Amino acid sequence: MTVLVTGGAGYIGSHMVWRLLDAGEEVVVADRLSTGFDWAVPPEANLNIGDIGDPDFIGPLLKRHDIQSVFHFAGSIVVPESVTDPLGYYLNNTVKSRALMEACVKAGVSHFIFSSTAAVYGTPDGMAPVAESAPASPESPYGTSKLMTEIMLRDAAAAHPLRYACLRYFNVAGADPNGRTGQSTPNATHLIKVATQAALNKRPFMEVFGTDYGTPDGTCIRDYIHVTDLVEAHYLALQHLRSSEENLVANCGYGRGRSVLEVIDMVKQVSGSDFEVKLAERRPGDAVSIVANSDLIKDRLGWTPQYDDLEKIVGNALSWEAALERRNRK
Ligand SMILES: NC(=O)c1ccc[n+]([C@@H]2O[C@H](COP(=O)([O-])OP(=O)(O)OC[C@H]3O[C@@H](n4cnc5c(N)ncnc54)[C@H](O)[C@@H]3O)[C@@H](O)[C@H]2O)c1
Ligand SMILES: O=c1ccn([C@@H]2O[C@H](COP(=O)(O)OP(=O)(O)O[C@H]3O[C@H](CO)[C@H](O)[C@H](O)[C@H]3O)[C@@H](O)[C@H]2O)c(=O)[nH]1
Repeated sequence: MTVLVTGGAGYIGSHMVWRLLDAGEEVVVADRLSTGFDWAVPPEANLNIGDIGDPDFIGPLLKRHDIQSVFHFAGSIVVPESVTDPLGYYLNNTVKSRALMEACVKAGVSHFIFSSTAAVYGTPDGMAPVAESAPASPESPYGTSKLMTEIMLRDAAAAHPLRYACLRYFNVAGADPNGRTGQSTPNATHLIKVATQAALNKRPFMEVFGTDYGTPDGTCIRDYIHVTDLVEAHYLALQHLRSSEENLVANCGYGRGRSVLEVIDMVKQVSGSDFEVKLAERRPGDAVSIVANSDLIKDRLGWTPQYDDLEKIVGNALSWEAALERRNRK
């Protein structure tokens, strides 16, 4: 049974492709290479370059490979960019996901696993870990674009023979511990990526966006999850959908909050580099603090994280950033 990975040339999608190949699955990738790279897709996977919103591209692809299961990672991912370009985010994340779903329904796809986000919650009340039952209240068009896709998926699955999982990722970081792939976008905006670039002198300094939040050190708090644990959760979700009738909406995080300054300190400690850090204004669209309650995914899928350790996450991210540097010098 062949599996389609949309966005499989991107950061998380490429880790998923490796995980599926390691398990002996047949893998097809659909990606338009807007932020992904063809070299990130291993040759054992079948890479098809095109847009997930184009039914003339996706429809025949689903049929040609008799796809039963789809992992949908393709999308636009930068929270502040979604504030300045909301319609672009609703197009790429919502409208095109709808087109992909329609193609899947027409082709008789059985399982759909969607990359959702903690951004659907906005800032939950208080600092307690947030469970799936908490009200969805996104603070950015990015979060709203993903929430709308979750709702479409729920309704499509009620009307058609399609089972689904929406996995709400908290902050994904780190890289494949075997060094096969990692976060490769040069102008990526994620905290750990930016800090590792500063540590390796790829940028002269980095900024902390907001130091006056109501948190212990004044900076935002996030729950950083290692990308390898995240893709394992996806593989378990696929097995769950293959063997049961139950759909799933589940958080993917460790339940541990780290402030921006704590993360930067860890990158300095692991890299041994005392790079310059400037204190800057708040960034639009940022939630103050968001940490996962991950009881549901542990209970339903038996998910047991293996990399719940910020030092390991940062160490793997640094190793990948150094490998990218060597690759770009060639
Ligand atoms: N990185 C995180 O912390 C995080 C957190 C929560 C959710 N997510 C979600 O996970 C998914 C993957 O994120 P990532 O960090 O790997 O991002 P990424 O930018 O590295 O990967 C996205 C991939 O999708 C492709 N793509 C984008 N739009 C496309 C389209 N219309 N048609 C075909 N291909 C398209 C890009 O070329 C890229 O390869 C996204 O849906 C994102 O919203 C990421
Ligand atoms: O150079 C930087 C980069 C980030 N930050 C801060 O670090 C925190 C984390 O920011 P990221 O950009 O790393 O991640 P976000 O929390 O904004 O968003 C990420 O996690 C979300 C879920 O929580 C979404 O799903 C989204 O796709 C993904 O980009 C924020 O407070 C941000 O302001 C800085 O201070 N300096």
